[in-house]
Amino acid sequence: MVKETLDAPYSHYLFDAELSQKIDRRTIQEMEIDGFTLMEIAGSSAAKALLEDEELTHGVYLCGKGNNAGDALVVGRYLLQHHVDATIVFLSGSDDLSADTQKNLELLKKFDSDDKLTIFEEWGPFNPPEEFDFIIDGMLGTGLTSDVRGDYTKAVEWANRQPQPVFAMDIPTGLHADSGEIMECAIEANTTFTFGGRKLGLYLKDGPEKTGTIHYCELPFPNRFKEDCNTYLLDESWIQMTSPTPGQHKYNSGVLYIIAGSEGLTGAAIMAAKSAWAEGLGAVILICPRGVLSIYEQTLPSIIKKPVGSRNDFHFKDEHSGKVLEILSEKEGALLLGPGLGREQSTVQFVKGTLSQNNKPTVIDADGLWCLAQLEHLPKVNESEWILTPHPGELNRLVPNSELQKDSRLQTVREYAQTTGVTVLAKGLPGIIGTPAGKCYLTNYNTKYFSRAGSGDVLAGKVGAYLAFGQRPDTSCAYGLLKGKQKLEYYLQHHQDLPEPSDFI
Ligand SMILES: NC(=O)C1=CN([C@@H]2O[C@H](COP(=O)(O)OP(=O)(O)OC[C@H]3O[C@@H](n4cnc5c(N)ncnc54)[C@H](O)[C@@H]3O)[C@@H](O)[C@H]2O)[C@@H](O)CC1
Ligand SMILES: Nc1ncnc2c1ncn2[C@@H]1O[C@H](COP(=O)(O)OP(=O)(O)O)[C@@H](O)[C@H]1O
Ligand SMILES: [K+]
Repeated sequence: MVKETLDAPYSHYLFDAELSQKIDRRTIQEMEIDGFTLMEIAGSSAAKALLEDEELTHGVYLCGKGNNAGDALVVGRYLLQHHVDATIVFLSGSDDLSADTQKNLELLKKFDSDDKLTIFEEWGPFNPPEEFDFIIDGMLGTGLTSDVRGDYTKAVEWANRQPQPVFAMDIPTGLHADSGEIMECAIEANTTFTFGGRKLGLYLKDGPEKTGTIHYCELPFPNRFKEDCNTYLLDESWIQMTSPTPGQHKYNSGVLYIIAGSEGLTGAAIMAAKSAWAEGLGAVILICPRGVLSIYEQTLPSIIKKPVGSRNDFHFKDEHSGKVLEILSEKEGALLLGPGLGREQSTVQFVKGTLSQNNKPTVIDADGLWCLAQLEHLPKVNESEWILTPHPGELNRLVPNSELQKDSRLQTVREYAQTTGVTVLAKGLPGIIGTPAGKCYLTNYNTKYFSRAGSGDVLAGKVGAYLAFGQRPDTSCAYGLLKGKQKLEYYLQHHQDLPEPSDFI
């Protein structure tokens, strides 16, 4: 299989407010493309998309006093030219508008030759027109610095009560562009037009519930100004999933060792093994305590089983690591450790003993992560490549610095991956891949469908399979996630009920 790298196209770069503002500023100063021109391109591309998709007759434009309002006024001007009336409300009046927004207000007035424009200077006297068919949110964009209050709150609440669709400029008002946090209240948009670069907050925390459909509008920002970006949106539009090709022999078609499944927890090992096998590996080799072997004999006919210890061993113990390391040394390949391993003290020692002498590319999941969290240091051989797949609770246990946790999950994942040199696949909404180089990739779909017990095991099996095919850790994570997404979409197209984890195999 060809080794893929995760090089996101610029359309999938995610900017925080600071980076957005910096790129704006540099474009204006170094490229000499002025802010008015940028605003014109932003507003006109949103207007063009609206005119293509919708039958519109009269819009209510909710405007603040910054450049976000300017975008809205440009939209208003283009739509006016197409006989779409405009009622505009300035939440902070129109005396103190930013320069480009002021200029756009003057221009808009000049374009209104048929008296199709109504302007309210404050919220109090605003009276919605008898008939209007959409709302434009141009109140606050990346310039939001504090909680939404006063008339802005009233306008947000009013807009959210209306049955008409709301189209947000850049980011729904009230959503923090960096964190996706709702600052007291936020617009619920049907569509968000995001300008020049997608804002991080659209994809984090509460963002996905507020933004509706996201429409990315390109601005003339030179690509080299975007290189400070280190967060990307992951989707199948730019990740070609290379299909595995059969090798000469089972042992050169990808081999995955799985260390998993103690008594009472064999289901996790079974799910992970089946999931990995389904990707087309040459061999999946399940290493298990001998006491539970008979369960796997019955349930996993295609999987090679290598039992360790005696018939009375139902979980992994410290003394098994020698034998396990001997088995691991037999073939090249990757290792998945953790699903259903259990939490016995002797298992923690077994994990420490095994990992500290293992140099295979390794995925550590579930109880494997619990064991790691009991240890003072990660027992990692320097050059070995690890992927950890924590859910939010497991991430909490792994990262001792609780301050970091409070700050943001994205930041936590990034710093942990960087400082420990492992790749992290943090499960949750969104899923986040963090790499040792400090890059992060966010999922772009509803991961809630995966919240039933067992889908984590399926995911770990897939990630392990791609690692065994020789893919890089970050690419293996991306493939594993997107494979699940593909299976989910197929399921929802063909069934009415909710999928089970086994449907993602
Ligand atoms: N050249 C540029 O800078 C471009 C900017 N663009 C647009 O401009 C936006 C950023 O513009 P600005 O930096 O002017 O910022 P905004 O228009 O987002 O808002 C800033 C204004 O809102 C006030 N404000 C902040 N928090 C508030 C709160 N909680 N309640 C009430 N008022 C509050 C600030 O005092 C300031 O006056 C982007 O989101 C985008 O929509 C686009 O037009 C593209 C080009
Ligand atoms: N294909 C996928 N894409 C995105 N997220 C996924 C995918 N598969 C699993 N997940 C994530 O994994 C979580 C389930 O894993 P986990 O909580 O460890 O439980 P378990 O191991 O019991 O299944 C889901 O809530 C979801 O966040
Ligand atoms: K907005």
